Parts: sequence; structure tokens; C-alpha cells
Amino acid sequence: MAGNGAAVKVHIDNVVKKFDTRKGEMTALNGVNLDIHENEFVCVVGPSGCGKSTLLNIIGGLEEPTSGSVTVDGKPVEGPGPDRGIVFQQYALFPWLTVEENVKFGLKLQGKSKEECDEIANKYIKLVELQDFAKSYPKELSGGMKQRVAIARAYAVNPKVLLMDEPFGALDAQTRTQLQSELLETWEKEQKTCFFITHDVEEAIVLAQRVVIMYARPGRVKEVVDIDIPYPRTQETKMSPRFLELKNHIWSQVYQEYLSVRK
Ligand SMILES: Nc1ncnc2c1ncn2[C@@H]1O[C@H](COP(=O)(O)OP(=O)(O)OP(=O)(O)O)[C@@H](O)[C@H]1O
Repeated sequence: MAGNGAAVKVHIDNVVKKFDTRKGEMTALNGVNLDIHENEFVCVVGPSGCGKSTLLNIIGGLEEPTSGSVTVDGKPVEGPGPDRGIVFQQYALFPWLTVEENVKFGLKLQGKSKEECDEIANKYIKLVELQDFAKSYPKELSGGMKQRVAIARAYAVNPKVLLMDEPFGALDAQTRTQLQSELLETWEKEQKTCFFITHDVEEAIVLAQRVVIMYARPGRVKEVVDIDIPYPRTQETKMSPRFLELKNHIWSQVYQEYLSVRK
């Protein structure tokens, strides 16, 4: 299991991000420092607008920091790359491709043979339990199923780092709970470094080894909380006294930030 003893996978060094807006320059991130270790599951929580997605986009190479740097395995991030897979809240599937074709998309780009594409796609479609829907189009699937396809597609290309921006945010509570369990099972099997953004403190604690709490605008790391609850974690974990203690602590820290920016 990852921890502070594991190698640093993602090194975030004093990242500042400023945007030019109609109201002038706006600082979204103001000196973020964080190390994420090999195979570690880190969740990020913080009030709306504190820069969580901006930070994820910078790690993913979709945005450039104004100053500071991000390295993955010691190499500076200079754009998107196959070492980092991203799952967004809104599925981002290709509507004209079937489930199978969506999952194979990145594999084809990697130049894999047809046999390899078939084998890998089948493995991950099975992992997310969508075998019966391999030939279906996204419009024929529920929200939870679409998100499973997005997760299978991200896993299929075997990125070292999975970046997940509120992937379950648009789902109902039951589907969300189910996908949390499935994601944990997959993470325990596949061992990847996960950077997962959520608004849901319970979700963060059930998934993560460490929860990063962000300050409200401009975003910085306020506190990093070790989640000292052993895996496998289940929905029953949410009833344990330690879980409730951590939940109260994290929730009150996030709430303080929410109050600090409320007009
Ligand atoms: N491309 C952009 N141009 C201008 N401002 C931006 C841009 N992207 C983000 N911002 C601003 O940067 C700040 C941080 O946004 P970001 O989406 O990273 O926050 P967040 O914590 O992910 O919010 P939420 O929880 O609501 O998704 C916000 O004030 C947002 O308006």
C-alpha cells in the first residue's frame, strides 16, 4: 500500500495559476505544494472555486501554470500524455462510438494490434461489468454506465496516474456508492496513483489514503489528513467512530473555507 515511504510519483512545486478575466487578473492557485506517492489514492476537497479542477488540469497538462512546476516521475509536465488518464464528471464519451469502440480508442492511438485492442478492451469492459453492453452506444446507457465506460477507457490505456474530476458528481446516491466500491476494488487490483476531486467529504474518506483540504480562493493546500482506516473499505466503514471523527474534522475545515468566501 502506498504511503510516505513510497516513491514520489507527482511532485507539485509552488504552482501558481492566474487567469486574465474581464474583471482583471484572477489568482486561482497561489503556491500549491504537494507530493503524491506511487500507487497512492489522494482526494482533494475544498469549497467551489478554490482551484481543484485547475490543479487537476495542470497535472493533466491541459493548463499551464503561471509559475511553479509539476513533474511526473521526475519529468516536467509539458502537455497531456498517456502516462496520465483523465475522467471528467460529464463522461466525455464519443457518442458515435460503441462502448467497445470508446474503450479501444486510446489503445488504437497507442498503435496496438487489433488482437491486443480486443483483449484489453474486453478485460476492462468486464471489470466494470458492461459485457452485455459492449455494442451499445452511449445514448443507450444510464449515467452510471457511461461513467463506467469512461473509467474503463481511462484504465485501458494503462496510465500511471489517474486524474478524476468529480467523476461521480452527476450520479444518484446509490449509483455513486456502487461506483465508489467498484473503483476501490479496481484500484486495489490495478494499483495506480489516483488524484480524485470531490465535493463529498464521505466519498473522500471512503476512497483516499490522504485527503487534501484546499483553502478557498486563491487555492492553496490548507491541510493534508491521513485516513488511517484500513482497506478494504466498505459502506459499513462509514459507520465507524474513526470515520465519523475524520468526517467531522474535514467537513468543519471545508465549511470554514466556504464561510470565508461567502458574500
Ligand atoms: N479558463 C478560465 N478563465 C478564467 N477563470 C477561470 C478559468 N478556469 C477557472 N477559472 C477560475 O478559477 C477559479 C478556480 O476554478 P476551478 O474550476 O479550478 O475551481 P474548483 O475548485 O474546481 O471549483 P468547483 O468545485 O466549483 O468545480 C474560479 O474562480 C474560476 O472562475
